[in-house]
Amino acid sequence: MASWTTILLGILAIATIHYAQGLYRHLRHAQRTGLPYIVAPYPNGLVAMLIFESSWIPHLLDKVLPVWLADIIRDPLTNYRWTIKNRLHQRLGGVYLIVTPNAVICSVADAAVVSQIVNARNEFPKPVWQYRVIEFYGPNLITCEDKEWAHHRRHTASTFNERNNQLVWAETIRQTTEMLLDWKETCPSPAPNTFTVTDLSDNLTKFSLNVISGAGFGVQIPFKPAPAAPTKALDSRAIFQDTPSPPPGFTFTFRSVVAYTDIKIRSVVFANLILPRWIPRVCVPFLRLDFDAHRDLRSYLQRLIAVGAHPTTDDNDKDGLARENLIEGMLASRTKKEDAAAPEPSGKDSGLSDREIISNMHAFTLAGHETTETSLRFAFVLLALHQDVQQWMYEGIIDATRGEEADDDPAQWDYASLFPKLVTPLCVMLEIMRLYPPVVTVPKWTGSTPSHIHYSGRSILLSPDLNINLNMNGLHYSTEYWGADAEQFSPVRWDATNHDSFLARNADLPGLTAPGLEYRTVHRPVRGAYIPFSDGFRACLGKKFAQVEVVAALAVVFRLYRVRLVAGEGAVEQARRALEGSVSVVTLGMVEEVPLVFERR
Ligand code: HEM
Repeated sequence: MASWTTILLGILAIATIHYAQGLYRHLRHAQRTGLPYIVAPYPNGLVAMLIFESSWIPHLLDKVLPVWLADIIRDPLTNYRWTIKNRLHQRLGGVYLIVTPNAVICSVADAAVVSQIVNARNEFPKPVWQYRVIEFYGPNLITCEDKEWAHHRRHTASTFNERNNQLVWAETIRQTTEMLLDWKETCPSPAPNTFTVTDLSDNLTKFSLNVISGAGFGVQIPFKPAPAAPTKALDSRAIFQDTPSPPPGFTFTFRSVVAYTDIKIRSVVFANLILPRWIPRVCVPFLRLDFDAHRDLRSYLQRLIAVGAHPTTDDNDKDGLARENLIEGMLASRTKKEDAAAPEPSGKDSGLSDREIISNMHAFTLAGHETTETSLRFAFVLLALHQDVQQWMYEGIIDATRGEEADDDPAQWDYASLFPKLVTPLCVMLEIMRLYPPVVTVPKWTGSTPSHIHYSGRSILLSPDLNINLNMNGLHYSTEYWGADAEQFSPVRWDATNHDSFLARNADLPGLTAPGLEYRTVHRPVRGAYIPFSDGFRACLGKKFAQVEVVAALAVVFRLYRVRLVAGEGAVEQARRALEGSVSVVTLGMVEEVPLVFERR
């Protein structure tokens, strides 16, 4: 009988032959395209993730291997791809292939090729299977393709409108003001009118979840938790309050369940979507919180739909406009029917079902809070490091708010007149998303048929099932699109009144307006060179939601406070290390916390 060693060696030999064959096949394809390529001779799946994405191996790679080799090892790993910046594209050009034993990946940092790909939805669809983990409650806009995607997009796109942005504005100003008050009380400092915040990440996560709850779901949560736990059954709205313990019948509060399902997404998915139903839940007590979280979140979201379907008279804003949060917008997709009770003529798309609304709400929460949280965190640290930029942004905020009625009371600030004037904080946000894009890669693939790209004067045929990575670090750090100072944090490059900006030379080029750049107050890069919100058919729906949130928060904080690093030796180096050590788990973020001092101006 064969020993275990022989069996294991046999399996290893079969796996090696399988991978060697795969590597050879993919290498042949790469050679046929005529594109430059690199070979990463390990599978870019789970094993590679376990080996190379543990936190100490990359540091080892940095110390032991030459940069070019460490870059090749990192490139197929999404967590660390951002750290390569555009070094590989500089060496290999705007489009190259990464050959691994189980896939060929096409890395694209050529603006024209990016534009071709994002505008050819059928030739280059989204690899939606990569997003299955966010199908907690069924398919949604982010996880679908083709007709199903069109159905979701039709009924969700119109909810992201100016009335919703107005809600984002008001809710952000309220949350930021409360957050500053909370910091003043809880983070005292020996110096007068000063406080030091050491856990910016937790605070900003709470802030961004509260904004999405208020502006997305119509549930206003105070930044400071309510002092007492609820003792009896609560009405439909009060159930969402941020109390120290959950309401009766729940294991989590609304905010804590959103945070839990976000942080523990993998175990929640495993417990509720992968673990077979026939396994009794009592046999897996360590997954109890994951079961409870899935149940509680669904229950909260169902109640939100009920609240949204029956708005109260308080839900009108001061101008008499119906308050339009995202749920109300989605519910409206159904009421647009002439006769809600009448059966749909065959083929007609009749709004979103409750299940689809719940799934989309969950998707908006995931897509919309960590991205803005991480952008704000980068903004605070970079502005603390670059006091000259902070002063420039501050002066822009003061100029913009000076004309406002009640300029010293942000609660009175008018969205329609003030937001367009807040150009300096907008430039800061655009620059942060260039250098530290929250979503570092936009994945596409060629689907089941071969697809062409036109690159460098040639038409290149890419094989079916080929992965494509629209490479933001390659694009956003390219001197070709941003000039010699591409690596510098320089928000003023965006300002349309800065005629010396490298971007000013694009002014006469047609078709430059891209997602996130719909403002005449900013310069625009070449189309396809800036894609923090992606571009084309599947561009981000929440781009203006995010911009209004980040710009309003920066204006409220920096108008009153000067933010700096904690004094002391090594503070600058620590901040730079934290920025450079950012990794992309779901979104790009700093692992290390950077304490910041807020000094009243
Ligand atoms: C700084 C903030 C944000 C960034 C950088 C960002 C970035 C992106 C990117 C790159 C995509 C394309 C992903 C892909 O195709 O693989 C995307 C899609 C999407 N984003 Fe955002 N996002 C942000 C904020 C938000 C917010 C606040 C919301 C909602 C409240 C949101 C909702 C969505 C949705 C629904 C999609 C899917 C659109 C579709 O496939 O049709 N995003 N976002």
